[in-house]
Amino acid sequence: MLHKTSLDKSKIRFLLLEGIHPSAQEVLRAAGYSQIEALPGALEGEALQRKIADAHFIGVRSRTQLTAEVLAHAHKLVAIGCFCIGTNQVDLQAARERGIAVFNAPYSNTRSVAELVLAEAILLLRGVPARNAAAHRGGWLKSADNAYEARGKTLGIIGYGAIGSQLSVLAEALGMQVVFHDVVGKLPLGNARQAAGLHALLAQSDIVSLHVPEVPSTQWMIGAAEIAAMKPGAILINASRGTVVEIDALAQALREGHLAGAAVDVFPVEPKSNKDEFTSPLRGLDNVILTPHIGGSTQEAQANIGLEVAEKLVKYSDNGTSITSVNFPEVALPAHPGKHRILHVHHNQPGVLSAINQVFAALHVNIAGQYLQTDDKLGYVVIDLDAQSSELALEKLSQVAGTIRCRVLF
Ligand SMILES: NC(=O)c1ccc[n+]([C@@H]2O[C@H](COP(=O)([O-])OP(=O)(O)OC[C@H]3O[C@@H](n4cnc5c(N)ncnc54)[C@H](O)[C@@H]3O)[C@@H](O)[C@H]2O)c1
Ligand SMILES: O=C(O)[C@H](O)COP(=O)(O)O
Repeated sequence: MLHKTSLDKSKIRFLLLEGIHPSAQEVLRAAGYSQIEALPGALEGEALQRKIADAHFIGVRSRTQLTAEVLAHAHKLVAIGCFCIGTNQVDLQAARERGIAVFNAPYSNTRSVAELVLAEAILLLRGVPARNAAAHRGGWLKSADNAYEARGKTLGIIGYGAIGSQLSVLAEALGMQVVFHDVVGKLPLGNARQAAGLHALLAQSDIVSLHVPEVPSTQWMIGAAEIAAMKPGAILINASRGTVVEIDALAQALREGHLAGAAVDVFPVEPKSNKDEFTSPLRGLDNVILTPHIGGSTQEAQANIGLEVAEKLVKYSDNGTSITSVNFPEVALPAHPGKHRILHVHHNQPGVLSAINQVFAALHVNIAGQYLQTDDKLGYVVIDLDAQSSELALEKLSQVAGTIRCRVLF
């Protein structure tokens, strides 16, 4: 795709879906972007295809599915902002192949999730959800049966990343013992201990909390066998992704009384909007806290995410910097005062770089700066040059075999 000249900011269109916090719009407007359409919900099907065809940047949260099929309609799209942690809703490979960089907010909502999970652990240990439900129906379950302090209990954390490790610190402050399981060796915080493996963690934990991403190795990682390996009367908390736990197996273990309770924030299938009905085999179980995927939904987290991701999009749009992109070679770029900047995204195949350099040699262009980053399949080269040469250079570069996308900034 070739833009003959740097696109005027007033023509660059941002589409923000799923009620992204207004802080994102403030950042975009302060940077000079005015064409911003913000919608409260997710889009899908033809409506999404139609809208994305017109957007240069799109912002989504966890609900909007940006599949290869949808991205095939995104002819103008330069970058995607996931205003959340998870990027599993985007086909990252398809985006790469189209030269579309994807950014997210890896830390901004982690504290919110850790706090919610800790609160749920305490409520479930005390049997509050069932007592609360009974009270709403006129019951009065005053008793110490199945009610325990958090102090001294073992919390098993699966996935000791940004959320899992924060939860670990908070839980230890309550006097809990923490064990964790991760596929990567992690530095234990405080007195936390790395378990010998998943089943070793399951066998010793009073509460098991999941904090893994949605990747092939985590799909249905907690099924009937893993639940059976948990201590009788244990508690399961899932605020990671709905595909991590086999929900029917969990419902059965709760009904049979093997597990004392559960808190679930994420589901294999989630309603598309707040107007749609939530269906789940867990509905109606009084010892289960069901929340509508709100682990990261606090004012603090959403405002910070809005700032963080919008700033990344602005930087990529204004200057080409791709640092922290989750699917793109990362290049940190200085300002380019007085120069034009060409951004060339290409397949990393033999001959591309020499062809690019030949273009400049043939045009006798003086290169003021050149930056390059490649991975196994993708290359991102940035060239700063004098204004009078940029249009012709852009045209020639766009014809180099292997070019995916080429644009100019000035
Ligand atoms: N409920 C919500 O609203 C909400 C909010 C934020 C994040 N999340 C989910 O929580 C996930 C975790 O967030 P994070 O910030 O802690 O991510 P992170 O990347 O910092 O940590 C994830 C950890 O899981 C580990 N891991 C990966 N595969 C594993 C496996 N098969 N077994 C054991 N460990 C494995 C990784 O090595 C890493 O340490 C996100 O990917 C997202 O899906 C949900
Ligand atoms: O990946 C995340 O950060 C969480 O799942 C939150 O998603 P949300 O922005 O849709 O609440």
